[in-house]
Amino acid sequence: MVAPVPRIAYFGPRGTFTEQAARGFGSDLEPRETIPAALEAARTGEAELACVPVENSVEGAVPATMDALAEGAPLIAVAETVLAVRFSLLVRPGGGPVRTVASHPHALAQVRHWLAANLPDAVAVAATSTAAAAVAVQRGEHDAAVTAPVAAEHYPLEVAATDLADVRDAKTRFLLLRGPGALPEPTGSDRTSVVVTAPDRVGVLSDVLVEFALRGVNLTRIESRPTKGPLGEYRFYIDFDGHVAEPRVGDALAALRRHCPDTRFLGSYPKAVREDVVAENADFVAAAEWVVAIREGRGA
Ligand SMILES: O=C(O)C(=O)C[C@]1(C(=O)O)C=C[C@@H](O)C=C1
Repeated sequence: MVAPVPRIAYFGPRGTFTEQAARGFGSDLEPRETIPAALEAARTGEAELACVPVENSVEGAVPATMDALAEGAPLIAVAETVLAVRFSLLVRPGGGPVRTVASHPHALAQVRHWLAANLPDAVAVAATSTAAAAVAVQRGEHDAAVTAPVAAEHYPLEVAATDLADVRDAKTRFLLLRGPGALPEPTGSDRTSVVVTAPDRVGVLSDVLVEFALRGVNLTRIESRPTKGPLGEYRFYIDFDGHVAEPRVGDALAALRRHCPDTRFLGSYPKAVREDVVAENADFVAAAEWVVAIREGRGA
């Protein structure tokens, strides 16, 4: 019997970079207007999975994703993918002068120099996504949209310029998430993500970092965002090499939880680009077995 294709809610509308990313994970795709709405679809079961952007090599973290993953019912990442991002400029056919250019704030930030050099008088306007900007141009609300190249296939707009990118080789990382359940199997090249609210005491962050360092766990990202509560209260988003099934990673995670009881696990999943983690788990396994033996009266 053929397994049913899982439905993926993605940050849309049609023609976003996120749709392109989601296509790499499946074919039954449903757009949602915002990142929280895509994630909510996976929480309510309207979709099995959600695909959202998480970070860009030029503009950094995507705040809407970070906030939505820290709040509400938990979701865990089961896969990631990385796309090279270059933009196209779409206009209405025969549309006249470009006075306003709309796009997602992350996209505008990645073509700031191009716009200053090529459309110095145009006003940049934030849209909910690059494809939402294309829709706005189609409706006559704005004159041009900075979009993913695929948007040109979805909307009756003209491609006025291609390959826009102030920084060559810019990349965006996307996550595929679902409600908590069985984790993906370890592959030897995995990433684990958590979000932590650190208690307000001297040295807590240093204590946390030491726990990773002591176990030889390499951090790949650490970001902070305000909790939206008292001024000065922050959450830390920490990504690190390895899978929670590995003893040293599980051990680091347990230590993290002891320092910061408000720790949310956001998944252990294969890295988009395989990087074998040369990690010594053998000594952790041997030491744990030694303790078990002592407890059972078989060793000393
Ligand atoms: O608007 C889109 O096309 C998106 O998928 C969002 C997004 C982002 O959030 O960074 C994705 C990739 C680009 O960096 C610009 C915008």
